[in-house]
Amino acid sequence: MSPTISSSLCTVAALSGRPGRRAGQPGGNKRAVAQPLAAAAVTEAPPAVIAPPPRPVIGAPRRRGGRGVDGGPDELVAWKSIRQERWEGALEVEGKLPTWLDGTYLRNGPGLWDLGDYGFRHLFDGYATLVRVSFRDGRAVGAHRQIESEAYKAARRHGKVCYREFSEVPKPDSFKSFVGQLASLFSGNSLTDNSNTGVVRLGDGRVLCLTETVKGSIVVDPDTLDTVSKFEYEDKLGGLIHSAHPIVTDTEFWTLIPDLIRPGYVVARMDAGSNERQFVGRVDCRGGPAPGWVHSFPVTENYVVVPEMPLRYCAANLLRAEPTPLYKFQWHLESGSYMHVMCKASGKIVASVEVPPFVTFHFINAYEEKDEEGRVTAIIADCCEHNADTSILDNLRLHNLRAFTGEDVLTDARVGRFRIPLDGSPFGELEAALDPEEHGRGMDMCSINPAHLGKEYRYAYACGARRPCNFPNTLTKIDLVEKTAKNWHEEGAVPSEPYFVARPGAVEEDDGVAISMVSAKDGSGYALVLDAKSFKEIARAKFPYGLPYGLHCCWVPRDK
Ligand SMILES: CC(=O)/C=C/C=C(C)/C=C/C1=C(C)CCCC1(C)C
Ligand SMILES: CC(/C=C/C=O)=C\C=C\C=O
Ligand SMILES: [Fe+2]
Repeated sequence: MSPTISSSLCTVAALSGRPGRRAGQPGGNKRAVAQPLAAAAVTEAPPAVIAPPPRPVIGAPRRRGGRGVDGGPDELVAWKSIRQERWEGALEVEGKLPTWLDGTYLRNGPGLWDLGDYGFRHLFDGYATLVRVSFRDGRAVGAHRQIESEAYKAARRHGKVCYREFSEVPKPDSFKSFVGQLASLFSGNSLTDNSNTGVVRLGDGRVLCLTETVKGSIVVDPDTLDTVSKFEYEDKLGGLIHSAHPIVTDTEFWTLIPDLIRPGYVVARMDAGSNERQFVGRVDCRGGPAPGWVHSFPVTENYVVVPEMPLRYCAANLLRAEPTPLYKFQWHLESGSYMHVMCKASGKIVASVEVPPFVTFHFINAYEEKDEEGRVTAIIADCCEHNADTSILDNLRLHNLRAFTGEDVLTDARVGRFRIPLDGSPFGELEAALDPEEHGRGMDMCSINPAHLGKEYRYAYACGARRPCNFPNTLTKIDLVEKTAKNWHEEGAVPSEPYFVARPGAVEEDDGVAISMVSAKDGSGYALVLDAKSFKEIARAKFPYGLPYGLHCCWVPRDK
């Protein structure tokens, strides 16, 4: 049985992010009771291995994601499931860690892609995996744990996918259960809470893991990596999906909630220490039939930038059991691409311009361009832009990632720089901010010095490419003024997002380190610390086993 159009309509009702209204169906958007999801605690110092290094969950035949039994000896550890319910241990340090580096680097990502003999097919489906490295006095302690989401616990209990993941849908055992599934989709109950995408430290010190579903917001303890509780949004804004990358500062949290019924986006903010999002304003889409995917968005000091990509959510694809080439999305070139600018203080739209088509997961930063009198004339917004080519989504299927043959199959990407004029002009510009050859035409997973968030900035850190490759395989430091890049590369290694940590007392924008986690070719894993100025290696802290690839990270300073 295939889903009907009328059921799609019910779904979009449930997916509405309209302020002041609850999701459409009975029980929709009902708040779950806050409860600790895991009680186990990891012992504190002295650092010691409290569980043996894991046996990766890779021996089973894969029905979906892999190339068959075992995946072969040449399969990179980056794409292997490494189940670690609870591990902590001192790491061997090669080189010299700066003694000022005092705090915890915490990375989240979908590091577990196998359930018994069933292999997930897409990178984004994997169950959330936290890896941390705590630095102190030139030493490093690592830890690794799965997030105890309802989706993960149910999958472990039943040995199968029980919630709707990025590309996976639970298999109905019978017609009755299929009907039940549709009903729970309308209410949002069947959507995953597998918070495998981002991790942020809120202004009040809580550490929050996120994905694209609102219910997938989970508070974790950055020391023990315990799953502490669901993060309950105590407001009436509703919405079942949101941007996976809120903008977080010491005082606030900005988020975007797409509205799939009346295509548009709700912009909301939350004070540090609060769980209540407040409605700031609404942007109506200029193209249709649904809002563009908003994995992330940028802000400036005074404005929120709302991107409207032609890669749009698609209710019908949401209902399909088998993934389409664009998963839950559809490409609507004819709908146009737009950038909207909302005033943070008033919620009013101050610009809405048409721009060339684009595809991006990640905005890097944005700032206000001013004239000699200090008047804001335009907004500059930078992103990792995939040359308006959606095939990057399919490249990230595990089968493709595991099947590198030496052929150069990574599609090109660039630092896409938007210029959004504030003088009422109908069009904005989009151009490469530097020659993409500088970073091997690979570009994603970016960070900046957080002190420059929303302000003029010069440096971005990201993953780039050394070709041939099938996935970004370098770390790159982009100089947006000189329009050059410095690149770090190790043969066969898969590094994750380089995260900038400033040296205490630093004045210069790049005075600090960039930290990344590397899944090495020989099956090992280590945290890599680069001097952010020279982009040269200072030290590496080695795990006693290999690490799966991971996505985003944050920094938790000690005693803050
Ligand atoms: C890991 C990453 O970058 C993205 C993950 C995206 C997810 C889990 C998206 C999930 C979704 C659903 C489960 C249903 C609604 C649509 C959508 C937000 C794509
Ligand atoms: C890992 C990735 C893209 C790599 C291609 O260049 C995108 C991840 C998106 C989610 O956070
Ligand atoms: Fe992301």
